[in-house]
Parts: sequence; C-alpha cells; structure tokens
Amino acid sequence: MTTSFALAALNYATPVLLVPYFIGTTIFTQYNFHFDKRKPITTRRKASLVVLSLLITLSYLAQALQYLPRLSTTPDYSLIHSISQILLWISFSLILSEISSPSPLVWAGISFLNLLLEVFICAFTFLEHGRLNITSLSLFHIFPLLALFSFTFLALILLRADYPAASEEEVQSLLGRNSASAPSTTGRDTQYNTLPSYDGDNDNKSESGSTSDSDDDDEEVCRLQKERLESAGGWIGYLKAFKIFIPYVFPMKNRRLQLYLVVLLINIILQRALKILHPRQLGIIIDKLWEHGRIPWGDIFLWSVYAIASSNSCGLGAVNEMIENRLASWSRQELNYASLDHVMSLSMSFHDQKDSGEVIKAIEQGECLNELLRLLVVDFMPAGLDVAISLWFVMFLFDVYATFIVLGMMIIFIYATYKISLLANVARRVSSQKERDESKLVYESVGNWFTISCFNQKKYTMSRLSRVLGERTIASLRNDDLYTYIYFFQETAEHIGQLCLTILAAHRIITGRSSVGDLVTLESYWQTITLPLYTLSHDYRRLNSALIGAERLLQLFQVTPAIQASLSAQSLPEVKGAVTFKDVTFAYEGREPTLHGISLTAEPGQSIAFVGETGSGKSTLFKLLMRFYDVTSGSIEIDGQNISNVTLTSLRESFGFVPQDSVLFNTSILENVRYGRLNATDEEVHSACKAASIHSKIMSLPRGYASEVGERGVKLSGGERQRIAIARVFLKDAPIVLLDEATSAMDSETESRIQDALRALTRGRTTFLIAHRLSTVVEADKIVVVHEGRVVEVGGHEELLQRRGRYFDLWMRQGVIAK
Ligand SMILES: Nc1ncnc2c1ncn2[C@@H]1O[C@H](COP(=O)(O)OP(=O)(O)OP(=O)(O)O)[C@@H](O)[C@H]1O
Repeated sequence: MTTSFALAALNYATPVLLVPYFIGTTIFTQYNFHFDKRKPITTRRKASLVVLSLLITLSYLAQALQYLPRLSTTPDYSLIHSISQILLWISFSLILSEISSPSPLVWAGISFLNLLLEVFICAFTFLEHGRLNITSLSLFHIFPLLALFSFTFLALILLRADYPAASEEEVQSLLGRNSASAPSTTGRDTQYNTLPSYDGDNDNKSESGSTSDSDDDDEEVCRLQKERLESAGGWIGYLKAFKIFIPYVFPMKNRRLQLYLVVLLINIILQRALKILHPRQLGIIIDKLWEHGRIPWGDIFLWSVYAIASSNSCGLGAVNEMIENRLASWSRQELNYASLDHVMSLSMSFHDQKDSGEVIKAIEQGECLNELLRLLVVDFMPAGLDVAISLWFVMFLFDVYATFIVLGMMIIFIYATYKISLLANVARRVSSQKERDESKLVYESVGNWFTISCFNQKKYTMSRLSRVLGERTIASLRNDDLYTYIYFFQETAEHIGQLCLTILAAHRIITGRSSVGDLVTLESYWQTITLPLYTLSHDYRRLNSALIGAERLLQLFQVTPAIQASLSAQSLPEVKGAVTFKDVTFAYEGREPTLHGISLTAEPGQSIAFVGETGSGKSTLFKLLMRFYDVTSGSIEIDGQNISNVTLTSLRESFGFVPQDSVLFNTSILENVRYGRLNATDEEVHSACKAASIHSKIMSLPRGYASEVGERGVKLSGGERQRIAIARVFLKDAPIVLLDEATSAMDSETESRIQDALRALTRGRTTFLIAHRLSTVVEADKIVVVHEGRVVEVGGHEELLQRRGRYFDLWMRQGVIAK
C-alpha cells in the first residue's frame, strides 16, 4: 500500500517539480545575466542537447503506447506520467532548438531531477512487483537522461576553461532581433526573452552622449537598450529601470483613481469566474432539461444574468473600459507634461545633436507606455489566468486527459505562431522601413516643391516615388502573406484540439462518466480556451512595439541636463551689468577648442563689440555668457558672481538677446512680441514696436497686430523678423543686452533708422554686440577683435585704426568694398 502510494506520488511529482524548476532557474539565469554569459553552451554543442531531449521524448512515447489501453479506464498515474512527460519534453526540445545558448544550470538541473525521480520510480516498481516490468521500465528514460545530465553537468563545471564566450549575435533581444532588419543567417534566432549582450557600460546617458542622427530608428533604440541591458545584468534588471515611470502610471496621489484601479482588478477576477459560470450554467440547463423534461426557469434566468454581467458592452467589460480610459487619460496627461518639461530643461548640447523629429517622437511615446501597461494588466495577466483556469476546468469537466489535449493544442499553437512570427517580424520591419521611405519622399517632395519646380525635376521625383511605392507593395504583401500563414496554423491547431476534445467528451458520455451538459459546457466554453492564445500571440507583437516605444521614452528620460545649477545656486540679485571673462577656454564636444584663454571686462553700462571673421567664435561667447554651454576652463562672472553658481532662470532673466536668425512662433505678431514679457499691455507692445521701427509696417498689414506670421515667421522678411526680435528685447527691459548681428538682415536705410532705437535700448545697459558691418560698431566703448578663438585686439574705434592691425585691415577692406 505504502509502496504503491509512493509510486503514484513519484509519477505525479515529476512534471510538478520539473516545471517550477525550469521556470525558476530560467528566471535566475536571466536575472544573473553575467553568470549565464560566462557559461554558455555553444550552438554546435546545443544540437546534441536537442537530440538527447528528443530521445527522452521518444522513450516516454514508447512507454505511453504500452499504457494506451488504459486510456478508456479511470485515469492511471503511469499513463498520466508518460503523457505529461511527453508534453514536457516536446516543449523542452522545441525550446532547446530555438534558444541560442542554453544555460547548463537549467538543463543539468532538469535532467538530474528527472533522472533521480525515474531511478526512484524504477526502484519502487521493483519493490511493488518484485521484478522490473518492461512496460514500466524507467531504464528507457534513464539512459538518455543520464547522457543529457552528464553533458550539461560537464558543461557547467568545465565551460569556463573550455568554451569561448557567447558571441554577441548569439544572444537575442527581448524586443526581437537587435539588428533591426537583418535576417539571421545562422538559424540561431532567439533565446527566449533574452536581451543581447553588449560591450558598453553606459547606463545613464548624458545629454552630450546621445549620438543618433537617424530620424526613425528602432535600431538605435535597440543599441542603447543593449547597453543598458549589459549594465543592468539581465532583462529583469533592465525592466527595473522603467520604475521611473511609476509616478506617471500609478496614481499615487489620486485616491479616486486608486479606487478605480482596485475596482478594475476586482472586475478582472470576477470576469474570470463569470467565464466559467456562464457556459457551466448552460450545461446545467441542458442536463435539467434532459433529466426532468421541464423548463428550469431559475437556471435560465441565472444564465442570462451571467451573460449580461460578462458581456463587454453592458457588463463588467463596460465598467472596465471606462476605468481604463480614465486611467489612461490621466497617465497620458502626466507623461506628456513630464516629458516636454524634461526636454525643455535639457541643454543646447542635447538639442544641437538630436533631430527634433526624433525627440518629438520620443515625447509622444507616452502612449506606448500606456499601451504597455494596458497590455500587461488588462490583456496578458487575465489571458494567462484564463489559460491556467481552462486547463483546470476541462479536467474538472472530464479528466486529466482533456487537459493534456488542451496542452498539446497550446504547444502546437504557440510554436507555429512563434516560428512564423520570426519571419513575419523581419518582413514587418522591412515593410515599415519602406513605408517610412515613402512618407519621407512624399514629405521631402512637398517641402521642396519650389526647388523641384525651379529645376524642373518633377519627373525625376515621380520616378523615385514610383520605385519606392513598388518596393513598399512587395514588402507589405510578403508581410500580409506571413500573417495569413500564422492565422492558418493557429486555426488548424484550434480545430484539431476541439475535435480531439469533443471525441474524448463523447466517449466519456457514452461510458457514463460525463453528462451531455458537460459537452455543451465545453463547446460553449471553447472560446475562453482559445481566445487567450490569440490574445497572447496577437498582443505579443503589440507588446514588442509598445516596449520599443517605451524604451525610447525611457532613454529620453534618462538623459540628464548637461547644464545644471549647483545645489547651492542662488538667484542673481539685481544685476548692475559688470561682466568678466576670466581666461575662458571652450571646446564643443569632440572638437578642437573654439575659444582660447579669453579674458575681458565690461563695466556696467558699457558697450562691447565683437568683430572678426566668420567662425572665429563670437556667437560662442554669447552662448557661454547665457550658459547654454559650460566653459571648459576659466570662468565668467556677472557682478563678481560666477555664473555657474547662480540659478539658470535668474541668469537668463538678465539678458535681452537678439539672435542672428530670429525665429518666431506661428501665431500673431502681438503674441510674438509679447513673448518678451508676458504681462505687457497692448500699448507697451506697440511702444516696443515703435522703438524697433516696425510699428507702421505692422499697421499696414490687413490684420495689423493680429496678423499671423506663419511657421517660424516665414510670412515676414528677415529684417522684419529681426525688428520684432528687437521689440521683444525692448519689452523685456533686461540689464544686459546681447545683439548678435541684430541688424544684418536690414537694408542700410532701415539699419540707420533703427540705430537710434538701439542706442535708446542700450543706454544704461551693458551691451555686447556682434557685427560684421563695422560701421555699426564705431560708437562702441570697446571693440574686441576675435581671431581663431583668441582676442587679438581691444580698444576704441580710433585707437584700433591707429594701431593699423587686424581691425584696420577689416575696416579698410569694408571701405574698399563699400566704394
Ligand atoms: N553646436 C556646435 N557644435 C560644434 N561646433 C560648433 C557649434 N556651434 C558652432 N560651432 C563651431 O564653433 C566655431 C565658432 O562658431 P561661432 O558661431 O561662435 O562663430 P562666429 O564667430 O559667431 O561666426 P559667424 O560670424 O559666422 O556667426 C565654428 O567653427 C563653428 O563651426
């Protein structure tokens, strides 16, 4: 009695122990990425593992065939053991054939555990029967299991000395193939959810470290992701980085939304119960009709209540939908605000290097994060629960063999989907690349309509478009075809599964072990068994792209501003306007120094003009003064305060800046000028415009100050834009004025008209101006001649002319040109 109990327990224990061991060690090795990386089994040797595991499967198959006659009797533990082991080892073989570098720890452990249990089964069988019955002979399995164990155990202890480290392409991305589109030539396509290895070590990207020039580039995202994976030590560590989003996706401070979340989770659980109760109730109605021959009103009513409650449009589904929408809207709002806020606080080095389209795209990825969460909480988690429940429920309805049928169907379904999806993923990437090519070309053509028309190149443009359209069609057809194959295999697996289960149910009804109601329950429940499989396979693709999108946003959030005020930074007190450059040297990242040892002083109210050839570093001095970049060495002081010790807001508040290329917002002139001081009245705006000699021009426009200026101000001329920028500075009324060729786009008549206005603007304020037209700098208190990043001459106009140096040369050259 005790022996047979032990034998039964051992037979049941095998799959029960192997599955958790497999899951546990897989997670462990994935988490300890470095551990696993040091001990991979190479692809060549992996083939032997696959063969051994297939042999193990065959050994269980042989055993199951011996036990097959017992299928029609009550479930027998030996048969259950054999079938469950077949399913398990088929799954293991498939997994082994797909992953690129199996972990010796996982496979040595599994084979050892299985081997141990089989030895015990063998021993107890001998004790039970007094001999080794060929039909229960565990030796069948023991040999291949022993071989597998020896192989993987040796690998576990010897690999460090014997085996080369896994090559980079051996390890694949959680988000799919890392080098976006290249199909694998090695056949080593994926390691289940393993992210790729990488040699980088940079976790927190600094602004200046962002390098991608590409516009829409998943490849770049995957590359940065690899860097993070390596430094995080595995994909669990990698996913941990996403915790910075928790405040934006979990309503920490909003009690109402927290309540919604709780209701949502409760509803998800209730829905699971309803999914069983509803079909079960139908079975009960059928059984009662069959047995009693009268209408079971109460049961029918209950069935209809379950139907309504579980319905998507008027039951719990509708409530969930409303809750999801509220949570998603809140999260979208928080994320959009936070991401734009973050981007606006990043400094110039970031904005100079990043394509703005790419940044905007990353900001918009808040949607992806929402989608990611929605998929995990609302789709994946319930679908996983549904799968587990359905395995139990079919057993409850019939017996464990029904569960085996469902499991078998699931294995075929998942494997077929996975295999074809690998091809489809490549096709999808190619197709979206072609789609991007097409929109890029269309965008370029429309944007460059003028150039195309001037050069009469419409025909050429259209021929390019026609080629790109053709390529897109081919790529998207291949993509669509592959998805058709996926659906074909999925449905075939589903129908075979349903057929087998129906046959089993019919047999159980005929033998009196189940009722007709059970069969009706099964057929009505069938969708709940298969729907999660479709959901998981379909949403897996969405999960991938949501993860890539969220990764983009994460990478953006991880960029830290290169320019930050120190913790002890104070607000700049009322500025008098003394500015000192002390031995300032500066180099843009990756470039030779642009400025070398610049030292100069401006007293409050003085005007300093920078002159020199183009590219000598004049505008760079302005950028350093406003702290868009930090000096490489030396310092800049305002009223004796080092600008790196004051807050950025108070620093920039001290400047009124007119840039070389004035860019306006696509709104009215009034709004554009008012940008200098948001609380300025209309009258103040008008006065500022009068001072900047643009008022009468504005008044001559049909809508006056309400006229829209177009994108970046294209509806105005360069000179008009400059005057609007000057008007803004008038309005801002800052103590230090920076004019970077503020009048360069004006004709000399307008320029001389505006000089008076500029004189009024700069009176009593420290002014720095850059000008190529030397006639505009003659009145400056100091003229600084910059040459190749060095100050070569400083002095008044007359003084510099008398020195007959570089300034004199420039002056003479301009005089000659003017003549
Ligand atoms: N963001 C940047 N990144 C790298 N190099 C830059 C950047 N901005 C400017 N430079 C380089 O720094 C040098 C100085 O540029 P800067 O704009 O200060 O010259 P400039 O004297 O103002 O010229 P111009 O009179 O033509 O405006 C140039 O060689 C330029 O190519």
